[in-house]
Amino acid sequence: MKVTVVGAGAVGASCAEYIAIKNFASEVVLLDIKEGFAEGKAMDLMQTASLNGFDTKITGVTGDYSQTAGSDVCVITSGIPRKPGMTREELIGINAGIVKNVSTSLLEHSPNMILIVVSNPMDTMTYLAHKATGLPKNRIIGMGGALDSARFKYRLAEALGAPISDVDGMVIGGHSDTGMFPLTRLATRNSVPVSEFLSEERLNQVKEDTKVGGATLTKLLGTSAWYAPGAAVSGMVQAIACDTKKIFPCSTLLDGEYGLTDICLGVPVVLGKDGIEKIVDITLNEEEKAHLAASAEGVKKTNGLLEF
Ligand SMILES: NC(=O)c1ccc[n+]([C@@H]2O[C@H](COP(=O)([O-])OP(=O)(O)OC[C@H]3O[C@@H](n4cnc5c(N)ncnc54)[C@H](O)[C@@H]3O)[C@@H](O)[C@H]2O)c1
Ligand SMILES: O=C(O)C[C@H](O)C(=O)O
Repeated sequence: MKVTVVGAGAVGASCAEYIAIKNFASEVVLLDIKEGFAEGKAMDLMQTASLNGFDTKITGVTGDYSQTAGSDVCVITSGIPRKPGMTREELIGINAGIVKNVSTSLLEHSPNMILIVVSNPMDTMTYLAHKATGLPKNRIIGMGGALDSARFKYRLAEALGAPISDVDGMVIGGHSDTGMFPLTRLATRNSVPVSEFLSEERLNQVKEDTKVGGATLTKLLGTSAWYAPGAAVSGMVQAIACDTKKIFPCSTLLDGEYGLTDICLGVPVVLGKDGIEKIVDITLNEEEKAHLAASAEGVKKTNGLLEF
């Protein structure tokens, strides 16, 4: 399994590190436009191999896509992150051009790739990658829901005073401060609905804290997060590499599912060797349907800013 990660910045390097530590890929290529940067990150990471016990070969290249040839999975993390006070949508002006060029360059050398889009605004960048590459819909996957769900579980565990491993929950909808929708109704602690333990008010607080998870970290760090994003991507790459058929909420091109078409939005999907092997169309109640529809409206508005 050969994996290319474009963008050797905070998120890209974290992806490469977690993929290597999990030891399921033979090769990871890091590519960046900043001269020598990816080479440096790759060398530093390779010098952790004997310490962390992995055999994955990590190489770094500056802008040379021929080195990415034959990749099974490619991840796009190139682009600018937001600063405190900004929304993800404000990044579209710079990131759209980067994602368009990067996705077509990757396709040229890896025609069979499964592409994971991370750069923000992620749902719109995933849609753009579809338009730019024409790849089948199972082979373009946006990463957002896996991260948002991890943050939801963190907040749930905090509210419950429970270990995170005892908690399950999922976030669907657009990967934005207002668009994402933590499914509190379906969240559980060891199979017991969390509403058995938490008041409606506390659950609403969990929901709100989850939605601003990225913004909260951006305010603390001065730039956006990277550890949990990198771990979320590595989990998705592992599900593809190892054909696990696990369910992750991912941004995918919808074609009637959830009553939506011509939009990439976060919904549960089964990930395996073919990428998105199934979109899981779960039954939502009226309130959840309304949230998802409003979220889709927001993403469509951002998509309207794209130039093809
Ligand atoms: N979807 C998510 O859940 C999620 C999570 C975290 C970050 N992000 C997004 O990921 C992106 C990267 O964040 P970061 O913190 O790693 O930023 P960063 O600035 O640390 O790294 C970005 C890297 O991209 C490189 N780059 C820029 N243009 C390039 C190009 N054309 N080709 C190759 N490399 C290029 C830069 O040189 C830089 O090293 C941002 O858009 C951020 O908003 C998304
Ligand atoms: O918050 C951001 O801008 C980065 C990313 O989308 C995140 O959720 O961490």
